[in-house]
Amino acid sequence: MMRSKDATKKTSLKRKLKSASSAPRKKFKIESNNLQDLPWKSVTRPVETVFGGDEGILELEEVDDVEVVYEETDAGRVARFKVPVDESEEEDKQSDSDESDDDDEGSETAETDTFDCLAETLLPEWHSLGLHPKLGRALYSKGFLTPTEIQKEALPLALQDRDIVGIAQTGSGKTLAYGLPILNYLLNQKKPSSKRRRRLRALIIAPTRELALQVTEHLTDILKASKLKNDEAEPIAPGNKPPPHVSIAAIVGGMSAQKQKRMLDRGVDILIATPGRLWDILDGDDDLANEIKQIRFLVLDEADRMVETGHYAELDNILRFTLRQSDSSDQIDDGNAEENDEDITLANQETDLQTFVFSATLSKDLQRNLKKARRPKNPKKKDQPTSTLDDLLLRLDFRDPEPEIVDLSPEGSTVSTLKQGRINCLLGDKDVYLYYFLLRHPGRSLVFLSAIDGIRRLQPLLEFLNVQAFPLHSQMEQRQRLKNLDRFKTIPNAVLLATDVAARGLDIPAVDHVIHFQIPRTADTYIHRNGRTARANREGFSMLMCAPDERRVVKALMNSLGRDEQEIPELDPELSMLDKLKARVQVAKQIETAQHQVKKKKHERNWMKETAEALEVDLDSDFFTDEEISNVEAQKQRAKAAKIFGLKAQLKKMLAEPLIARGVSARYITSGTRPIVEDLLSGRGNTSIIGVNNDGAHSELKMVERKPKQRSKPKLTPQEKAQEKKKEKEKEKDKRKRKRNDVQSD
Ligand SMILES: Nc1ncnc2c1ncn2[C@@H]1O[C@H](COP(=O)(O)OP(=O)(O)OP(=O)(O)O)[C@@H](O)[C@H]1O
Repeated sequence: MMRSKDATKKTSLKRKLKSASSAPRKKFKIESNNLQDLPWKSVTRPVETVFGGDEGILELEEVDDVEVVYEETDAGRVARFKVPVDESEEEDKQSDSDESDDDDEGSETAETDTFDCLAETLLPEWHSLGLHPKLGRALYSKGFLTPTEIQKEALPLALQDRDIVGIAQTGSGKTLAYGLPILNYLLNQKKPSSKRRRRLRALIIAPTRELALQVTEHLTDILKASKLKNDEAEPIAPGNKPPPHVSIAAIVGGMSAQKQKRMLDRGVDILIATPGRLWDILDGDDDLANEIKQIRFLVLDEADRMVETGHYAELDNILRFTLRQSDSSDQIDDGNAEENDEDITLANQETDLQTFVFSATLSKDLQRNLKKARRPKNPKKKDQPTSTLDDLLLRLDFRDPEPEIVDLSPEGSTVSTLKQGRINCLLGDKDVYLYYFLLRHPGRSLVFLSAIDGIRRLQPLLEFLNVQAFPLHSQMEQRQRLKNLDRFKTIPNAVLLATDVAARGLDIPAVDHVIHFQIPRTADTYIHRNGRTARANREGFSMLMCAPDERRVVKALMNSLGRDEQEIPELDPELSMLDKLKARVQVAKQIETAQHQVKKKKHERNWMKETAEALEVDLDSDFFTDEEISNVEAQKQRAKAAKIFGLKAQLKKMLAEPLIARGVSARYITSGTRPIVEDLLSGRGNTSIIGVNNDGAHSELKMVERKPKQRSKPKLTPQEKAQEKKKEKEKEKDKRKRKRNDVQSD
């Protein structure tokens, strides 16, 4: 019997004739009616055929000695497969319980060999790293044909068991730079038995829930892509599922802690966690604490962000479990140490812990400090860490005396495919400019605000203006946060209004624009916000919206990046267009204010009623009678509703009016200073503003003319001064001579 695995996942069957009698000590059993359960084996094909001539078939498998028998059941005639049982194999399996649930190890090896033959040609750069063949298969199927720069630098070191501090620009593939060595290690270990609970091997700590879930998804995806068989094609009955070779789990806040605890109880290999929830669970779970003491890999992803978001204490507590006993006396006391030491015994004697710290931003000072192999027992003032992050990272107990620092951060911390622009406008005009930008430059736009209130105000405003905008901030329920993130990912022209909770690590495919509606407080945040676009060598655009009061902050921000504020070109919107948009925004704001008042009133009334009921008190009958509600209040409500209705109608009319760029004739499409016929034919024309092209936001930038700086004259030495004087005298002499000659010739 043969089957082929192709891109369309179709299964074709062919009966293969082979003498059953040739098999020694062979018994037959009715295995199941599930095709997937049969002992399929890979068919090795000559390398030179590669994929040509196979018409899309990537893998071919065969199964020997399987007979199809039919059984009459209540549901009708059902085909079953009669499979031979090799007794010697059975005995071997009995004696080695670890291998017992290895459902397809034999065929996997054969298939792996097939891919391995091709891997050298298909993925030469990955192949030279010597990763597990399954990872080669996964990278190939994901289309990751070569490692990124950080992967090229970090992987060989990581695979030699070195500790690494990796700094590389946003979107450069840092997750796999630390993820592949972990997966490689685990895949090279024996497949765990279903009877024995697996022990935690790798702990990855990430600052935000979304980032932790994204890392989980990324690594799970690689594992899925590494699978040799298409498990989904024919689902295995529940209970029969073999344990995975590598199991990954995430524990983050905002989701059921009970469920996460149950998951941990079952045992996982790789745990990806946010510090807050991990510490909550660890606090009452000695088993997990003991497992963390024995881990093989510790990863801090976006370490600097963890300090910023106030997770310092939790992270510090968690990291204490990874310290070696002998190092405990070296710890820098922060005052919290005493209370924590009671519950934490520093018992980790394992010396093979490998530590990876990754971020797009880590200061040079910190990198230098990390290089110091051992901290002094009583650090002198000058040796003491200067920031919370320094402090935290210096507490890490690197087993490597010289952790390798791989710093690939670009000059000025700017990704080369990122274009930057700015809009200088009044604070009160930011809404209009934002609306203009979103209409003028369609695409997926991530708008950053520093305060949640701003998001609550902007979101309905944009919705009234027919712009699809989703909020994302820390006061939202986790489920809603993920839902909004998903919607933003799937809608190509959507807007995500986010606080800096989304600034780090989130890998959202094809974000076209990052807009700093409010200026970031630090240069690192600016870099990380920008890093949500222009990822993995794609083009991206970032725009600073700068009010007069914010100029100083922007200047300081740019200075700390070693750049001049004036280097960032300004966007050049058409003023007449802005006037039209301003009128729309004003009406939308009026609707928003009126609706907000109605909601507030309703909320207050409900709150008073509920409170009165809870306290079993009658509301003052003069103040709140049904009659009053039905008369005065109802009248007010009706008036408000009518006002909102009127405003909505007005806005609808305004939104229906086409926006036409200056110099364009919508009636005569081939005339005017900007004929639009070509845009219409090419499909490049903007659908919201007639007469402009969708050429990308950078096409609208204008360079601000910069006056060259006046250079002060360098000071001259007395000798130089004398020489200068001499030269001037000679020049004068020459001049006079020429004059005399001119007069004579006249
Ligand atoms: N070798 C590769 N070839 C092509 N794409 C890759 C490769 N490695 C990773 N990627 C893809 O690049 C994108 C960015 O990767 P990742 O999220 O790991 O970046 P990052 O450096 O961690 O970014 P950030 O600093 O913002 O967290 C992902 O979509 C990932 O799938």
